[in-house]
Amino acid sequence: MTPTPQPRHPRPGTPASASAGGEERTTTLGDLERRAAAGRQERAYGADALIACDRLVRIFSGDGVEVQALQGLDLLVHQGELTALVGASGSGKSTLLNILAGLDTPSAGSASVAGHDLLAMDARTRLHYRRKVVGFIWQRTARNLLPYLTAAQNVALPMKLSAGAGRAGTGGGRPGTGGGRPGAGGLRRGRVRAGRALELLDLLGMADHAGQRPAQLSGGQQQRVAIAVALANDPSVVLADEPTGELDTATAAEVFAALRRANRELGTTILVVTHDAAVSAQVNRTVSIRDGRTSTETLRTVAPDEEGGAATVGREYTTIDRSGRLQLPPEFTTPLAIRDRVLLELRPDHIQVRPGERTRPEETKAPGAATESGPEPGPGPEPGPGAGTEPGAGAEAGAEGGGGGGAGAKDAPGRREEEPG
Ligand SMILES: Nc1ncnc2c1ncn2[C@@H]1O[C@H](COP(=O)(O)OP(=O)(O)OP(=O)(O)O)[C@@H](O)[C@H]1O
Repeated sequence: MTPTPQPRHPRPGTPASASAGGEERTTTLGDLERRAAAGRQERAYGADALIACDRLVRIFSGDGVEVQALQGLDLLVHQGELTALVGASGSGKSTLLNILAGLDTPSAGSASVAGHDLLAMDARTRLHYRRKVVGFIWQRTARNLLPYLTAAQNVALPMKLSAGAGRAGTGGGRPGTGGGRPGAGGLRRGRVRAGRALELLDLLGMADHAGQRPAQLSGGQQQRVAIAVALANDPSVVLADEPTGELDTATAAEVFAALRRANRELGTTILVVTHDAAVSAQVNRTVSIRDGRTSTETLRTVAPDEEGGAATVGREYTTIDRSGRLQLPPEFTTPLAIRDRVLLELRPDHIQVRPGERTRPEETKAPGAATESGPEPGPGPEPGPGAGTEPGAGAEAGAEGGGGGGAGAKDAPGRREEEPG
């Protein structure tokens, strides 16, 4: 088919016309919008995400044993999100965080953070990445801070280290020491660093403790200083591995409130691993990992409640991976005795999942041989409206929007959580 000639430079918003075969053809604003939308869809997976993991694999091997900690994990996190990462022990959360922190490298797949390809970094780029692009908060408070420095000095240290690295080789002195005796420029830079350290401590409610050493601070206070340390170089992402794991409930809530403040006021993207349901309930997005893959996502929004107030409504979605696979949860498959196969039916706005017919080994031997019909219905005629919601009729996967990051809706009784806003 010969394409219709188009004007070379149609002005957006202005209908452009062309004559083809005597027929007047007009490029409307709608045409342009459709073309732009098609162009957007063609963009690479995760092109607009700050963190993009695509079929990420991490295999640990040793003593003849191989452990697949990540088994093709897909994850997109966008700029400014505060996301909780949950999952059973051993599901792969720390492995993922270590890769994103630049401390470990994946076995296969791809991962990028703020445009940095984590599989293609040399030692020098990796050091820059760990100093400037990501901030990290560990579970063990003692691991986050140097005991002989005050809170303010701990926060200023990453700034000093990256300034030292930036000047290395240009007579700036040994990284980490700030060089020899500071000149006027060095003193000014030192004052700027001290000023920023105080601002960050103030944001996290720790300004009054700026001159104290870690041993003089409680566990919660130390973690709030650790957040300031992680934020010191204005990173693109802060990664936190169980930052409240060693704290009591009330202190954990304070520390998490500080993390939320940093996310809200500085716009820093934060990914936090937690086992604490109270903590994960306070974020808009919780991603659950099962067996080295993302399995579900809970998205929370604030909506008006029946009394005219506001309530946080959480809805759990099942994640669909890049190949279109999704994991059906056992609490859906067990009551319907769904095991090895299902029947999928496409409806205008959803996909219906029905238990498949069970076959016996002898039935598969002779195609067309007489079969005893089992209790499960075959595809059969089109059921009436609502048939899919009857007990035993199968699960339904709706195509309703609202799920971020390629999640399919799994909206069912018991899957919604509502809390006071
Ligand atoms: N360095 C390693 N060598 C061998 N196996 C490892 C290594 N690190 C992790 N694993 C294994 O990989 C799997 C995932 O571990 P990972 O620490 O990522 O899980 P997790 O979800 O963070 O668990 P937890 O919540 O207990 O910290 C586990 O089976 C673990 O034993």
